[in-house]
Amino acid sequence: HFTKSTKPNYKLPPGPSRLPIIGNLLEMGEKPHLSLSKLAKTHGPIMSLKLGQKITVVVSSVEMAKEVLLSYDHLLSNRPIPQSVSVLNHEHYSFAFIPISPLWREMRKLCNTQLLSHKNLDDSQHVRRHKMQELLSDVHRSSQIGKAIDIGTLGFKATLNLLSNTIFSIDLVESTDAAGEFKDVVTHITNLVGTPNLADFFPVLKKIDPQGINRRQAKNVRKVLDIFDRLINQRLKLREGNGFDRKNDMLDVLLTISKDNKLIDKTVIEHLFHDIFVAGTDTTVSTLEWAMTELIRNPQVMEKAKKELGEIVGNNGVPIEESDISKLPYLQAVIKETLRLHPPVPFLLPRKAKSDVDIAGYTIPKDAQIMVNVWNIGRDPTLWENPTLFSPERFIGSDIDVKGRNFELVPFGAGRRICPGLQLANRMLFLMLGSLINSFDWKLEDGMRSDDIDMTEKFGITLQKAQPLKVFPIKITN
Ligand code: HEM
Repeated sequence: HFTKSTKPNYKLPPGPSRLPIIGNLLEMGEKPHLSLSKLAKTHGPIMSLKLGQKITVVVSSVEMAKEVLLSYDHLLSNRPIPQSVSVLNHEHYSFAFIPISPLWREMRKLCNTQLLSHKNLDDSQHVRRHKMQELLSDVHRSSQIGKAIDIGTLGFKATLNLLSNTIFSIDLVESTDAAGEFKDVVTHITNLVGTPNLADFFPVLKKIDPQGINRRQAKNVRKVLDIFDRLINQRLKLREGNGFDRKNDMLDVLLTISKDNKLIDKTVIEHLFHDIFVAGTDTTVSTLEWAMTELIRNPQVMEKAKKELGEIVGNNGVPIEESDISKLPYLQAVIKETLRLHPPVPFLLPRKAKSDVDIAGYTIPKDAQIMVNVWNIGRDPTLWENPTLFSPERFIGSDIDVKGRNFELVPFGAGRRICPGLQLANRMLFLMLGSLINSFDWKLEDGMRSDDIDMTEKFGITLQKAQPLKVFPIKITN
């Protein structure tokens, strides 16, 4: 609940004028990344809006992003919890939404040291190598029968299985159909989190659930938690048996830890997996789809990326290894350039002020929500030459990376809440994108030119390509 400050020099950041009751809700529109970027042109890099009863501060420049994510990170690291997350007790366990607390710290520590560190990921890379071979076989089959591939669907199956093998050493989906079903649940979950919910803007409506969002979300979250519950029970049974072959995957590590860690139990593990899958799939797949789209629209970039792969990995069917990543600066630049123009989480996950915070002569009031418009920063003409041009060359010889140190490029956020899956996301993207372009040429439907590709964006909490990219693979023969 918003409490008015008593400070004498209290001054909210500037912003558009507000209508009674609804405030600036109508100004958000269907593409808030565009409308808020436009508003920032008038009101400046730190502005305030009132969304129903919720004070929202939007920052849109590299300097302001640095203030929020670095200088005042310690006061701005909690998150507003949307109603759509408050189902089945998820709000008490969700790694992505709970406030900074002993449980959050424990999960963060586990991710950094036991689950998602470079060392853990190096140890589990064999499972991902195996999955990539399957991805290539799938594509090969389509190329033999001249079938177009929907990159989003293909990427979703691959990402789910890359994640599920890293976590539980099994495929979560065997067939593309099953991937489709899981994709639907995950997409429904993110869409509902992204749907403007009147109950978030007017807390009095909480109990009424006016759009039925909670009711629908509870069903989706239930489905996902049930899947993990079954998997965990199976593993617990296996672990009881004699001669159990320890997998040393994330699940085993967590179950072992849960034996003498008071904070980590089976419920926490289920909710953690929920968040890893929801946060990790749509984001990664959307980046893959945009990257492929940009490569197809920019054939000279595609050529260069293929050439680099050919020289370093060889293009006679040799699989790409995660250890090749550092030797492929151009492919790295392609991924950075994709994340600059198409950040999958265009406002990061909103933060919430723990107390009043003064930035640039204005006060962000306690409990206000803060959004960082990384989409706008990625296209800021004062930071980037020809900002709308897809040009990975801009990163060659530059030391800008996506790890939260360079505030002009923070698609994974920064500070305490920076995406814990960053390393894994990068590895998965490299493997998928590199493998797809190193083993195949890609062409559009007959008669379609690359300029015809529909680049419309669809805004949820993630920014997706509205029209799926469908392309034909052609096996490269040497
Ligand atoms: C290209 C892919 C991805 C992008 C762009 C992305 C982006 C983000 C962003 C912007 C945040 C919020 C950061 C902040 O508040 O400063 C975040 C949080 C998070 N991400 Fe990712 N992510 C990606 C992939 C992944 C993957 C693969 C995983 C899991 C393995 C993952 C798990 C999480 C979790 C659990 C959080 C919440 C952390 C917290 O609140 O403490 N993400 N991600």
